[in-house]
Amino acid sequence: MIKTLIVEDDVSFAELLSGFLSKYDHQVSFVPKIQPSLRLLTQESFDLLLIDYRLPDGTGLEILKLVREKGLNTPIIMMTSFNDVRTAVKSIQLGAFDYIIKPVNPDELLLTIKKALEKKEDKNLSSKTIIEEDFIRGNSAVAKKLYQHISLVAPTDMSVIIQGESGTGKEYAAQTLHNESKRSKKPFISIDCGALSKDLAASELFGHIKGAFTGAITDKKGQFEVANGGTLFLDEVGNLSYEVQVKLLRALQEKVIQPLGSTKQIAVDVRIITATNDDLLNSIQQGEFREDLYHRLNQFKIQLPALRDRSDDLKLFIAHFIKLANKELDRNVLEVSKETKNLLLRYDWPGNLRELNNVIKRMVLLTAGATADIDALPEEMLFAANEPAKALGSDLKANNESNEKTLIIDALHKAKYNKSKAAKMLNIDRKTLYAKLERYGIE
Ligand SMILES: Nc1ncnc2c1ncn2[C@@H]1O[C@H](COP(=O)(O)OP(=O)(O)OP(=O)(O)O)[C@@H](O)[C@H]1O
Repeated sequence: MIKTLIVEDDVSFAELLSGFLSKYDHQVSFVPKIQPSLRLLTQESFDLLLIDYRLPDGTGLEILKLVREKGLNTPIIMMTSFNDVRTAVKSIQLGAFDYIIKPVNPDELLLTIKKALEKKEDKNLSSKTIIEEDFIRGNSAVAKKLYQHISLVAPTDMSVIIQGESGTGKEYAAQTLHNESKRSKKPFISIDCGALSKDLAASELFGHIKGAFTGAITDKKGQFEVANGGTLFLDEVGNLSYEVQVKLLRALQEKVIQPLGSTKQIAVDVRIITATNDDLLNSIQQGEFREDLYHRLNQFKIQLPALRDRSDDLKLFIAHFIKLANKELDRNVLEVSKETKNLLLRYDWPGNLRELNNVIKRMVLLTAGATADIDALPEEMLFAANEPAKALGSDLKANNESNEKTLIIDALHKAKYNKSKAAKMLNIDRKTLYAKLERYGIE
């Protein structure tokens, strides 16, 4: 039995989901808000959390943060409307396993849950093994320059900061740096600092001895020691607390670590690669990140391009992800219709390669035959891809209308297609809304 907690304010959807999952060996509890979910999480332990992004008393990110602060390792899947994807990708930075887009497709949900639970089985925070054939590099000028930089810096022992928006492939870049280094035969350990609680981070990195704190029932090796001779990849390094930053700086400068509660110093030889999609310079100004540590980590900087800035690679990635999804889902999608292709190429992919991979996987899943059609893409992608400024140039009237249309669709979505509610949100009366729906051809 998989103990699953659903946090979702749409009660009928939560009931539907719960009924569906119980057929697949889940024992489901559900609550509609953040507060009761936090209470429940302190009373019971769960194997899986399914959290709606938008909740009546806040966003699902609050639950995510609290779960991680408590040091719980429960896999979390965020459920989000397409319009919230831009912010929902943040949840991955904060340690969510993945997000799925509403309306939830049952097969997609089961697939994501399966992967989340498999990852939990691996238990180790540093477990993602990168399978080379799952990745491609791209042919664009920006991709070539990127891998040229990676090849140049890989054989050195320089600390590298990899910067890039969420989902641009920072982890893959870090692994490539390791594979092309002299350390390639030694461990590559990846730690998601976003998923570590403050208390857990120091012990995860530097280890502890039995009795160092409540709950330390045996000695534990830190990942620095495990990675000795190899590479330690610290993802979302901006999330480390100030105290851990001090310890990290010391470890890097003196090449020794001291497990919590121990008086013994252990010599370590580890190359550090960090990744961030925060602006660390800004965090330094805010006093949240140590400047001396930043300079120690930033001996070389690699900037990963956003997917929208490497449109020459987009077709390659689409074909690659279709191939992977065909294999994984046992489908045989050989092509995409012209309309579908146009949309895939026009959309700006705020969640980058991760979002593209998810959208393609969903598309392949929904395609029984050889040709993927536009209705296998999330409907809202159409609207997002037709953003006013891009499509309409300086035509003010057309821009205003297009903006209005986007706002209306957004409000309808948020109001779960309740037109009275949507009209209220838009501060217009119902009749005006109906007239506008007709005018813009919104169903
Ligand atoms: N070069 C690549 N080839 C194929 N797929 C890729 C590549 N880079 C990234 N991906 C896809 O994008 C997903 C996200 O990549 P990755 O976790 O490396 O991004 P990230 O920048 O570290 O994200 P985050 O900032 O959220 O941690 C991967 O799971 C994979 O599906």
